[in-house]
Amino acid sequence: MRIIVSGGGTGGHIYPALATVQRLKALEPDTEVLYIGSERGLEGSIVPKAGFKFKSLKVQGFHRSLSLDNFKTIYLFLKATREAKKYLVAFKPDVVVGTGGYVSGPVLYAAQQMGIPTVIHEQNSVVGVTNKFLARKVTKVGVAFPAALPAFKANLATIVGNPRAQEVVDGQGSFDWEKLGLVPDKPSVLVFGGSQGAIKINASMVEALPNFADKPYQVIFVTGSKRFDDVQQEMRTKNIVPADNVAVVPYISNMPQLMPRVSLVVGRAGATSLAEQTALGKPMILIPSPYVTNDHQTKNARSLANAGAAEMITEESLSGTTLFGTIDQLMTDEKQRQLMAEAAMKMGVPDAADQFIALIKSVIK
Ligand SMILES: CC(=O)N[C@H]1[C@@H](OP(=O)(O)OP(=O)(O)OC[C@H]2O[C@@H](n3ccc(=O)[nH]c3=O)[C@H](O)[C@@H]2O)O[C@H](CO)[C@@H](O)[C@@H]1O
Repeated sequence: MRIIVSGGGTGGHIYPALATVQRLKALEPDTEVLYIGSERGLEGSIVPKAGFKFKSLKVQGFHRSLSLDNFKTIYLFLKATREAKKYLVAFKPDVVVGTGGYVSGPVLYAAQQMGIPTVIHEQNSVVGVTNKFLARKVTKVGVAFPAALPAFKANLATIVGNPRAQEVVDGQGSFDWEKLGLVPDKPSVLVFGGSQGAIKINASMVEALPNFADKPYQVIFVTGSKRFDDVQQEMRTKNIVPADNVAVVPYISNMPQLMPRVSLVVGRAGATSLAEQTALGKPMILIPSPYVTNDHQTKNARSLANAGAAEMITEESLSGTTLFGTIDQLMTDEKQRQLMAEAAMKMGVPDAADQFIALIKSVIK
């Protein structure tokens, strides 16, 4: 099969695309893959490292209010569509797959104009702007949540879960704890604020850090690459030196190897992270980002909290004290964690990549 995938901006859109082509390659090693991403998104560094051919386009999003910048958005969209057509002519894909983010707009739009089958994946229960636009001419849609189905024409969309969930469940390979200065056989808490880190979570963690010394568990605190220096600076200012059982790192590039091995996950409530955490059956503390469209992370977090899989802390009530208190309470209550893990697992889709691949194959002429 020859497949072009496109999706980007943040990890939540990139990893489902990567998980799909990685699984395809494992099943059918002669699969040819081209990834088209945006110039400025995280995909520029993540995709080539994963070993896939990568081309980039310059795109930007629409402003919600009337703005002259929207003319530039349209200009860039049309220019990117022309460039995408050149890549499509040269690569001759059997199918073009989009996983959301502005960049998938021109790539799939170009494919649709050229009569090439297209498939989109929607990770959220609230459908993104680009996917809404592409839905008019798309061949098939895979969604992670039933709540997204009514946004598409009848029989167009199918529930497949989120392909990245399968990647973390398959989670092959070992994890190098020593590289983080930690040990392999201790209960561990993973704290991260989505693919980019979160300012308030970072600040609260810095405040909480001294409390973790001498605890019978260890902590991996992921700040987000672009926020790492600020966190280091804040720790120096406050004279905080993390104890031996705490690792402070900018980013985890091998999450499918780490996440299966932790006892508790603390983070935002982005769709892709939640797909991973439910498929693995991880107890979670969720601090939804209030800065996203339609406050969709709060809805995500609330549904998990209602099912008993997560404790939710609002950004407003988050502090070093609430964060440490909730983490410590759960890390010292194995029975409670077990109940949460069981509730989480019931909501997971561990074979999502296979389901999405079956959908992709069904559209190839
Ligand atoms: C602020 C924002 O707009 N967030 C959106 C963005 O989330 P964003 O991309 O931040 O977050 P998600 O939680 O959906 O996905 C993060 C992904 O990055 C990975 N990861 C994270 C940190 C790290 O160090 N290493 C690593 O590999 C996670 O394992 C996961 O696969 O897209 C999601 C999917 O459309 C939306 O639901 C989110 O609301």
